[in-house]
Amino acid sequence: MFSTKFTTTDDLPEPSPNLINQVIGQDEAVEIVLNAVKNKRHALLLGDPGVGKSMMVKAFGELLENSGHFTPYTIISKPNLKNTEKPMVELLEGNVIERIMPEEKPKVMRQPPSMLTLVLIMLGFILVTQFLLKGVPETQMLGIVATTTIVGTLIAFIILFLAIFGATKASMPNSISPADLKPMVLYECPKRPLVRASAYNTTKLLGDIKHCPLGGKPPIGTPPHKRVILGAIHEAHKGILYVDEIKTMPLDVQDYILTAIQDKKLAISGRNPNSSGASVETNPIPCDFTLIMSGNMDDVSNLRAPLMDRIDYKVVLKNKMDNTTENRDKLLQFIVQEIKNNNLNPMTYEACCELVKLAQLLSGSKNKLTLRLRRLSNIIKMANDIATGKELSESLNEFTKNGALDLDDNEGESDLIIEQLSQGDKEAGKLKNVVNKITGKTYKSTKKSNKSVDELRIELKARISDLNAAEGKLKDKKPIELADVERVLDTGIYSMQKQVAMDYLENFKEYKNIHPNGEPTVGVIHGLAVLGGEGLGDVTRIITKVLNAKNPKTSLLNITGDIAKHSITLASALSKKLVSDGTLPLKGKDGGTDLSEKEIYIQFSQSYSKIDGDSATAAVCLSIISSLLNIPIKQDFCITGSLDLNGDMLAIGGVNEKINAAKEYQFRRVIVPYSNYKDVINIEGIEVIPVKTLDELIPLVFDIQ
Ligand SMILES: Nc1ncnc2c1ncn2[C@@H]1O[C@H](COP(=O)(O)OP(=O)(O)OP(=O)(O)O)[C@@H](O)[C@H]1O
Repeated sequence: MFSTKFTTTDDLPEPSPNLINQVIGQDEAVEIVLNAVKNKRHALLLGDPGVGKSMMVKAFGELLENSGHFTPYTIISKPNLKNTEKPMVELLEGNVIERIMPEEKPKVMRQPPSMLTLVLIMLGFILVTQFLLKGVPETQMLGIVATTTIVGTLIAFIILFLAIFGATKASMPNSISPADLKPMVLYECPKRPLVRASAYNTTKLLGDIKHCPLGGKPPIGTPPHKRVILGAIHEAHKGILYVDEIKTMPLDVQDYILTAIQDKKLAISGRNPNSSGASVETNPIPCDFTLIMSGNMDDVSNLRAPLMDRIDYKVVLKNKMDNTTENRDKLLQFIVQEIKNNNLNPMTYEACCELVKLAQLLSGSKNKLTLRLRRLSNIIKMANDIATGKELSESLNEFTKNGALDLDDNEGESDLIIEQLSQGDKEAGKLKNVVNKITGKTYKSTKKSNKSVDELRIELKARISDLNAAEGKLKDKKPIELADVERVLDTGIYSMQKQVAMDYLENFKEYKNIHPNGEPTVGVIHGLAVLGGEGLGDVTRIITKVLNAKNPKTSLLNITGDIAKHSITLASALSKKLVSDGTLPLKGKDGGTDLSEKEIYIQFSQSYSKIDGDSATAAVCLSIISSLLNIPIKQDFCITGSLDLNGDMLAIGGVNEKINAAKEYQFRRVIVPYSNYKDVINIEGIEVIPVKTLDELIPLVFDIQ
């Protein structure tokens, strides 16, 4: 199975610490996208759920973080004193916080002095001058007094003018606290960023302006520059912006992203029109990021063409890989990673092999392995949970067996020891915890012991050491075994559809009118379907009746139009061919290949949801031919496959699930298209017959005497 032999995964090498080396099966995509990111190209990753899109981007983030020179930056917002509703957001490089904060403190002018203050200043000035001028001759006095009064008045008016002019310029009343005018740090980016955002979260993606908490404009409430919320597009400046779930991206958001990609900057304004934030808008803020988007294959239909055009790389991730030894080793590497990354118990060789088989089954082919690894990861975790649960109960049995602690016996001495010492004894408390943990019960006892406390203490210590050893053993991690993995698979707890299908089969199978040992019957054949899109197959009894009638028509029961029309046309053409080349005889007076006077009824018996799909065309077609030509069909087989006009059997999906269903209903044979035979995983217990053409089908299907 694998290139190395091992007992448990503990024998295998540790996984690489670098996330990029942990991505398996997507080598080509990793190389392309890594190259794109290094060159700052935008990329779109498409693929099935759980194939590793997010994991890859996270790994790129890790790589880029340590690559090349990066100058840390800080984004701050400052009040705009000219227009408070337009705060200024700036990106400053380097470690700027201490540098900018004191410097940027805006200066607020004081209130202009009042008239009274000015008159008092003038009077004071005159008095001081007169005091200094004592002794000056009277002739000069008048001139000096006049001059000083004029000078004083002039000075007072200059002060008044400057004060009024300055205060108007500031235009901020002195009731604003200086703290409100300080710049605010919005975001510090110490290393190259990888920012993840969901496509539907507009605020997270593009930023917003908070509603003013006090409902009014500044200065009553919080000033606008303190209400700015940066978007992921701004926080991803100089790094990667990873947007997943692209299906949910609103069209207007796509336009904003497009502008951001183009201009490498985007302003933030309030997104809620009913909020006071709506009147606020910042200047355009730098956002030079590399965009990586991801989604499932059909999600692209939601993306607008102009945005799609700006995405340079569009990469589709694989959902399966070839089933080679090299790739099975990769799957093993994945199992080891999951165990290590999630701190799980090791896994045995047999359990790992079972996971490989499951990977085959989920891929739909023996020659492939699924790369929808999230599903496998979930199964590993669930098997671990089962294994861990089992460990506890096994440990419990071990203790009981060794007599280390008689947990089932409420009269047992161990109960007494615990009971007596648990009062104020830490170790007894610990013992109680361990016991409770192992039994899953809450310990309780009312008995007393006649031993001395010291004796009990010694005994207790011995038992505690036993229990500690057991606890240690729990930590030694008993491996996840084959049975644990099988249990997860049998219960189907990893898939909702599988459980619904299992439930359906369990409750319905016994009522189904299916007889694998029945006599050959005209117009009755057993087809195969996959229930709920995955996981389980089911057998469907298809019945057709062709009657002579003056007004030809077709009635379809539990079958949708296209498949039936297709099959009727095919059956008509192929039956003519089979009769004309002598492969099939025309039997009885009702037989005939001319449909122009026939009434045709086709039923998918006991199928209560509409069935459609190409894989039933061979069955329906053979059933119609049987009815048209009145030739019985053998009942010991099921068939799946699609027929074309040349009579070639074409490939279908879910071949393994269908074969299992035929086995389940105890059919002896199952007919499958030849091209699907290579996908068949398990042929035990049933004869799987690969068929290439209609001619090969005839002797297998019809009971021709
Ligand atoms: N190629 C892979 N190599 C290794 N582990 C993988 C790979 N793909 C998936 N996994 C495992 O599955 C988990 C989920 O994968 P991830 O979230 O990357 O899938 P996704 O493609 O982004 O899925 P979705 O489309 O649902 O978001 C990963 O954390 C990892 O444990």
